[in-house]
Amino acid sequence: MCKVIAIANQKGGVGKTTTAVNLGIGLARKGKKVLLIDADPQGSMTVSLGYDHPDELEVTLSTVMLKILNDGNDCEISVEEGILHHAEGVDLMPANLELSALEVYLVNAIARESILKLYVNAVRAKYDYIIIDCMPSLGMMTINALTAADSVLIPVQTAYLPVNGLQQLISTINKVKRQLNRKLKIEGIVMTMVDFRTVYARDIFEKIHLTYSDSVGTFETYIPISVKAAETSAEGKSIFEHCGSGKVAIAYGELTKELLEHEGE
Ligand SMILES: Nc1ncnc2c1ncn2[C@@H]1O[C@H](COP(=O)(O)OP(=O)(O)OP(=O)(O)O)[C@@H](O)[C@H]1O
Repeated sequence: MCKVIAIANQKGGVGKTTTAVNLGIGLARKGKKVLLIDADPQGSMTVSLGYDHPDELEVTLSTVMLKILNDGNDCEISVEEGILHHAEGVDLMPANLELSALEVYLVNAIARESILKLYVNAVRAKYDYIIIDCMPSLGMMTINALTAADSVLIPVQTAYLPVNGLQQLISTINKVKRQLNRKLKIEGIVMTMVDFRTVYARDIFEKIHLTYSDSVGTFETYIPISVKAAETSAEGKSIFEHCGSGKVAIAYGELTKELLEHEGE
């Protein structure tokens, strides 16, 4: 059975794309069939998988979502439509700037929160995992991702205390759960770009564990800060290919295992 995971945090630059890509490829390396969906008009996931000019792609997420918007339940989506196949064994539904226009268009649409879900439902039989990289906002695209997902994984950067932002995100998730997607769960918080050399980061790390490990859930695995990880986004490949023996590759390998343990694997 396919599991759909949204990687969400309305704060920008906290490691959503890096986590989505490396968790997705981590799962593919464990033999899982994985689809990555870029739900961010910046197209960061598309670029970080080596598609350097997302604006030149003919079919992207906005194309298929627009088709669904126009044709409703009668819409026939081919499972292969717009899908790119990455050398490291994952599929990608890319995104580009057109997704911004689509988000504006969504605001007045019927069943506007469920358009991405209709797409996900059309393709999910083919995959074990679908991972959605959300944009840094709590707007209509993120609500669509939360409505389509089975769970949300929340990357949090330990460089500042994110209490207000996290509370807002958790309350949005709870609202979606009550009104649009009763089965939605929080997979857990993953701390990213952790730099234990600073007292500040150690302090935030402990506070997040204390505040959220019982209520929301925190992953035991954390992702350390590393120049190698920062370099990977320009390489078009995963951290496993770029620096397989490094601490960030090891951490994403552990995160993948921890996620699989959530499924009892
Ligand atoms: N473990 C890490 N160590 C060092 N740099 C990292 C690490 N993880 C991610 N980065 C870098 O931090 C920046 C932000 O990461 P990323 O793009 O994954 O965040 P994001 O939350 O998806 O951003 P946005 O909100 O803009 O979509 C990128 O330049 C990325 O290469």
